[in-house]
Amino acid sequence: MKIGIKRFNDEYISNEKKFSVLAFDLGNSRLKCSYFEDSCMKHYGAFRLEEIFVNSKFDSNLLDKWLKENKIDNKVKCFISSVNLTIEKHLLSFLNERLFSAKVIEPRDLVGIIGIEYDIDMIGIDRLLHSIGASLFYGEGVCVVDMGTAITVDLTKENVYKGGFIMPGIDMICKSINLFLPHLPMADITINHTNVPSRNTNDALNNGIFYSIVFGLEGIIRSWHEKFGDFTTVLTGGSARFFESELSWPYFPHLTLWGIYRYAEYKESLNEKSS
Ligand SMILES: Nc1ncnc2c1ncn2[C@@H]1O[C@H](COP(=O)(O)OP(=O)(O)O)[C@@H](O)[C@H]1O
Ligand SMILES: CC(C)(COP(=O)(O)O)[C@@H](O)C(=O)NCCC(=O)O
Ligand SMILES: [K+]
Repeated sequence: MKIGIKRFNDEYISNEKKFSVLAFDLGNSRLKCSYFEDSCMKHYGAFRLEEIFVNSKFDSNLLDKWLKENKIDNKVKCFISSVNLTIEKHLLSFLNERLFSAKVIEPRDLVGIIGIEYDIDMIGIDRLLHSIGASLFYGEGVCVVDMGTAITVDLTKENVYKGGFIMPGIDMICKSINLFLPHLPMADITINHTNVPSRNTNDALNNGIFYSIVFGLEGIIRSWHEKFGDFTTVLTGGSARFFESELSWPYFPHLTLWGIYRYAEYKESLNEKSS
């Protein structure tokens, strides 16, 4: 897959240096990997954690295959966003064994790129990086709705991260309903939805979950506009595509990976200045 940067700031256009980076976004459900070259996402891969972490052991086959298929060698600089400490250790060992130079990005590393009004020792790095990624494409007032394992809603205004909300993710909602109400059918939010009172259990459950998310998110964004003025809201994360048609906001699939790219570029510019 190839995605060119749609909107550059002046600094971007002037940066013509050939530049590659290998980015990993390790969440609580999946590991997303991408290889960037010249401001372009050239290769992308995603692996469910059950596929790469089997019986408490890291299974390197799929990742090795992905690196080989895309001819990615260990000279490329490698950056990791991780909110999953258990698998992070294994991913780092995997990369070190193959002689990659890999860095796990910490919230403090980002203070030169984005202002942070949040408890910096606690924040999930993915929330900062997807905000930085969104700013690349949508400007300095952005709200990122990331529908991953959890749903996070994060506001950035004038390049300052203001904080956000953490809500249960879709799988989490469906699985917990199943746990507490095992006599009901397993919910499936991927089916078509209609916002009228449902006439059977399946529809009542699926529409109920779906519209609670839709109207919850719309309500949050509406009230944040009243308090914080203008910003662009954007959807991202593994479950977002099921909501794209109902919510009026653009869907941009890999914002955390783009945030990593932006950070790598920032690091590169610091290295240039110091050399
Ligand atoms: N191909 C797919 N089909 C259905 N759901 C998917 C698919 N890929 C991802 N998801 C959903 O997206 C969620 C994971 O999204 P992701 O953004 O990778 O999360 P995280 O960053 O927390 O690992 C899971 O809850 C899963 O249900
Ligand atoms: C909120 C999260 C669990 C979301 O993780 P994800 O759904 O992307 O896997 C993660 O960003 C996290 O662990 N955050 C730390 C707490 C915080 O951000 O305040
Ligand atoms: K999330």
